[in-house]
Amino acid sequence: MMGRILMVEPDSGHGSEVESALRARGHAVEVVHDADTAVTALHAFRPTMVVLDRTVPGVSAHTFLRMASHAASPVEVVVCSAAPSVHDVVSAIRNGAFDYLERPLDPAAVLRLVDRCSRERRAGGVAAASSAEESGSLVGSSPGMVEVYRTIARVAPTEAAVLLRGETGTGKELVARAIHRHSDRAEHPFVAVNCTAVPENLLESELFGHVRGSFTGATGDRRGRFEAAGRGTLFLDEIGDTTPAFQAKLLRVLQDGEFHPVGSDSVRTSRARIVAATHHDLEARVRRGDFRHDLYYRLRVVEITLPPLRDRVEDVGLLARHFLARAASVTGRAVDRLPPEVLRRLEQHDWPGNVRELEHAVTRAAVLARGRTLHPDDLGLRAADDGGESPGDEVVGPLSMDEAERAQVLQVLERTGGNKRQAARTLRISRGRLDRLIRKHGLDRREVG
Ligand SMILES: Nc1ncnc2c1ncn2[C@@H]1O[C@H](COP(=O)(O)OP(=O)(O)OP(=O)(O)O)[C@@H](O)[C@H]1O
Repeated sequence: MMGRILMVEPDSGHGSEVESALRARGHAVEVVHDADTAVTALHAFRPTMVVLDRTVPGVSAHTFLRMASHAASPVEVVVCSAAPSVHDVVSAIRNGAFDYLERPLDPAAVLRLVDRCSRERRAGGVAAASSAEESGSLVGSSPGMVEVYRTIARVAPTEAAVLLRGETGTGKELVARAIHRHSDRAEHPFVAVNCTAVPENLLESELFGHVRGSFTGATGDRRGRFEAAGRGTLFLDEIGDTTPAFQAKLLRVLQDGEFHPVGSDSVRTSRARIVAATHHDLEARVRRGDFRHDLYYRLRVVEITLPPLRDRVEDVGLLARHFLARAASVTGRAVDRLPPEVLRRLEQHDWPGNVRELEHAVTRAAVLARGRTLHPDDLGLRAADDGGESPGDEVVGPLSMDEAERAQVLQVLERTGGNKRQAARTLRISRGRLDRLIRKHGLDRREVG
């Protein structure tokens, strides 16, 4: 697919070699020398890719990236400079850059990026514009998140296994995708498996595949996810919930790159990179003997801990606006006013379900909103969170103490997706007391989450 490439170069001499390489491949190229003209060209030339030198005069790379993300036609921006610092790279990528190149530009590297960009576009199909948001961009500029971006930038190009930790809804899967996107494996598949979503006895077959007749129902050979990932990235979510037998097999892949399909003796090799995630206290599981310590050490070569949302209040406004913009692009109706009292209420909320919960609350409110302004009542947050009254709360007759207790426990469990440690903390009671309350109210017989 031919691209339309906008080069934003500091002076006329620099880009010529890259420019002629691009033209030789049949791409349309336009060269400008400052970022302000480049902004105009976003609309006039409608590039598919921009190669932006961040030292050119005019608006900052950051601002340019923001404008590009709102351009009428989807465009990827590659930022470049001589001797970039980790900060340059990370901040460009965090702000939505497709990649970062070092000067002097290698024409072959630019061509590879153009190819990758058009391949990803094709793969994304119609969803191309929104997929960049969904799969790539992490929103947040709190110190905790910047530290996360920094680690992503350092670890992405390596082969190391990565263990992602953090409460439910903190963005572990997004980070796994970002690691993949910024690695040399980006052209290969990213395959995500939620280890708790697959029945325990089928997890092995799901990952390693099986041969015909290896168990009831195995009517043909089946490729597992390891093979599907090829040389890409395999993201294993909820790794803390797997059985020791499964962990032993996983350990072998991590150590020797070897596995065999269920029911087969033939050894297969995997070159996929493993990124695993858990919201559990893995150390406690290791101590109890529920999680193999050798696998634990293998996985945590590099560990990234996602901070809970309540510890990065400064990100709440950014995230809320991000989700509002996304809701608007889906509903086609802009709800883009976030009054200070609504922002305050969002910032004061505890967010036991973290970013996912905020995402749901804001999206729901955007759908319910009648005008362009987000209304506090549409957020569905409990009034107790800010001490105010919320007519949006359910109006029910007085509850007995018992009913209130049950409702409270249930609500918190649902909001934490059944994460008891987190629920106990939100309720400010011990884990043991929570367990007793769960039994008392028969909540253990109920599916939460
Ligand atoms: N920093 C962020 N910027 C933008 N969106 C985010 C961010 N963090 C999380 N999200 C969004 O919140 C939702 C939950 O994120 P994600 O699935 O990555 O969390 P998780 O930690 O893997 O959750 P779980 O442990 O429950 O699987 C997703 O829709 C994701 O897009």
